[in-house]
Amino acid sequence: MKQTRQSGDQQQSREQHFISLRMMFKEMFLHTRTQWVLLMLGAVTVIAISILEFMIPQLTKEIIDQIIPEKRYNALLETGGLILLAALLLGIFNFSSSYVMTIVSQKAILQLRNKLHKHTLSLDLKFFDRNRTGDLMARLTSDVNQLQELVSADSLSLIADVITFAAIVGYLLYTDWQLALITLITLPFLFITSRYFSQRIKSAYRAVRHISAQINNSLQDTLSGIRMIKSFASEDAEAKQFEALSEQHRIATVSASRLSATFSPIIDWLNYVGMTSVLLFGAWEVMHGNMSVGDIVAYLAYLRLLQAPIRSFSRMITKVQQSAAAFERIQEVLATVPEVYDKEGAIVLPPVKGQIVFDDVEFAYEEGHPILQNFQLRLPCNQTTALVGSSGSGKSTIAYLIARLYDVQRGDIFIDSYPLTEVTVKSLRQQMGIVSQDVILLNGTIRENIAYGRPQATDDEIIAAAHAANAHEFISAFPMGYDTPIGERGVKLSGGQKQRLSIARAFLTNPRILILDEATAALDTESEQRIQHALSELLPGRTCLVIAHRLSTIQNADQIVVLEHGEIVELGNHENLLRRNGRYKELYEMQFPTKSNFEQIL
Ligand SMILES: Nc1ncnc2c1ncn2[C@@H]1O[C@H](COP(=O)(O)OP(=O)(O)OP(=O)(O)O)[C@@H](O)[C@H]1O
Repeated sequence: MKQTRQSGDQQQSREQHFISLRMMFKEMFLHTRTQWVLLMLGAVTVIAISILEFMIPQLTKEIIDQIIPEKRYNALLETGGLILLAALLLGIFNFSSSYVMTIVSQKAILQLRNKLHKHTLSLDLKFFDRNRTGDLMARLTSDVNQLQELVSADSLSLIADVITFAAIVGYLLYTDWQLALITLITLPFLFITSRYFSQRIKSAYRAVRHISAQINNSLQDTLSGIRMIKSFASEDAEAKQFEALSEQHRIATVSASRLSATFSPIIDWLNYVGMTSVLLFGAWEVMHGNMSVGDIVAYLAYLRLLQAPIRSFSRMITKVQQSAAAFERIQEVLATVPEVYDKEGAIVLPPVKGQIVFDDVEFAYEEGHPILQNFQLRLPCNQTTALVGSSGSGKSTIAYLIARLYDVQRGDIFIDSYPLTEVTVKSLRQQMGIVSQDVILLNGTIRENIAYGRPQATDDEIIAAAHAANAHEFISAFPMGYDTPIGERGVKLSGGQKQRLSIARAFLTNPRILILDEATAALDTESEQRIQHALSELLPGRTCLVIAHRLSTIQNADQIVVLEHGEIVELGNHENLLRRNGRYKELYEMQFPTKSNFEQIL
């Protein structure tokens, strides 16, 4: 019973394997078919190579069997010249086929990498929650490069090798069928050996790729978290973890290479078996006067040529297996359908007034663990709504849902009268600005960073935005002003300065809806005041959602929503809520203890 299930599983995995191989070739064909002229040119050159390779032993045979015994000096020079010419042409055609195939493969790889990159960007945050950055980077770089090997001069020369192989086998069968059969006797063994090794080589290389991706992840974590690592003095622990991964990588690579390395010598040995058999049989025939010495020289040359297709075939199997492992990882990303996407018939959101309504919304990051249920909330247009509540109560989730970084599972969110899911994601986000505490600055100048959301903005507009965000002063103090380059993640700027740049970004895009997520957390009082001032300029005339831990920053909000476990427990303005003596007051008193409750806390 167990055995039946196992063989059923094997059958299924074999079928899966063939499906993925078919898909891989189809995908590569898709990316190369537009270059059919070049492909044809490549094919013609490899056929020419086959013909030349077949001709050279024939010319050699002619010299030995005819020209030498008949002492035809002129013919000797002519035939020698022909061999040289054939060898020269061989070189030229080899160069052309490899150059042409590089052009074809590079174009195909470029298309595939761009397609994968574009698709990855189109995926929603749920996908990025599940997949690690380093792993995705490996798929976009080394996995794609691996596929390039498939469309190479080597692969095309496989066609030439097959043609040469067929021509030689035909010739051998024609001239001496017994000798031909002796040569071919090794082929079934070759086939069985290839089948045995191919699956094993593939899974060994899949393991290598998996560990490479883990190494990438680990590097990504360590390098981006270098400050934390240093502040906890955990360099040694990190190094140990990395060493363990490197060791796993070494073991996996050695075991994969051992398989490939065993495969080639077995093939070689089978070739030698074939060669010795042919040599012995040929010698016997020469001794009995049934064959000439020229024949045997030509046969030996052909035998060497017969090894080439077999060798290429074995190399190609390894290559195809490695590429199939890489393609499966690429395909996993390509086959992922984003959960947040533009529905068929989705409209471009016209300029909105900006009222947002959550109507009976249900949302879960993971099935069975709802964060919001039957959730109702209205964010009136041109007003500021603040969200407060304990950590994990769902504040950021609400902001993400408004920006459609995730889609709700039930109910609707409306912007004016438009359900968010009925409008295009791009047009929705174009009317939205997000300023969060985790400011992401890109490598580039200050100017480029401010203009990120509107690259076509003029210098005057950029400077005006920086003025409004209280950032112009510190930017002008840099010797290069707005052209000052910012290092990776803006390391040369303070937290407050980065924050003001992100506010300037928001000013420049002039969004109808503004989301501030903990925008002033973790700043000193002076920076906070500057930012508060900048925000007081930015907020009016827009629908704003402010997520704040510091209640001092939201006392002027039009409405304050107190959340606990994804439910609204209180709603009102600062004064109303304080009077209510409920959760808001509790939170408020924790942050601004009065004399009596300060004593209680103590
Ligand atoms: N990407 C995610 N995948 C799974 N669960 C998540 C994800 N993001 C948040 N959660 C969970 O959803 C709940 C609400 O999180 P959310 O970040 O919205 O809370 P919050 O009120 O903004 O918290 P904080 O004030 O600490 O930022 C938490 O229980 C959190 O663990």
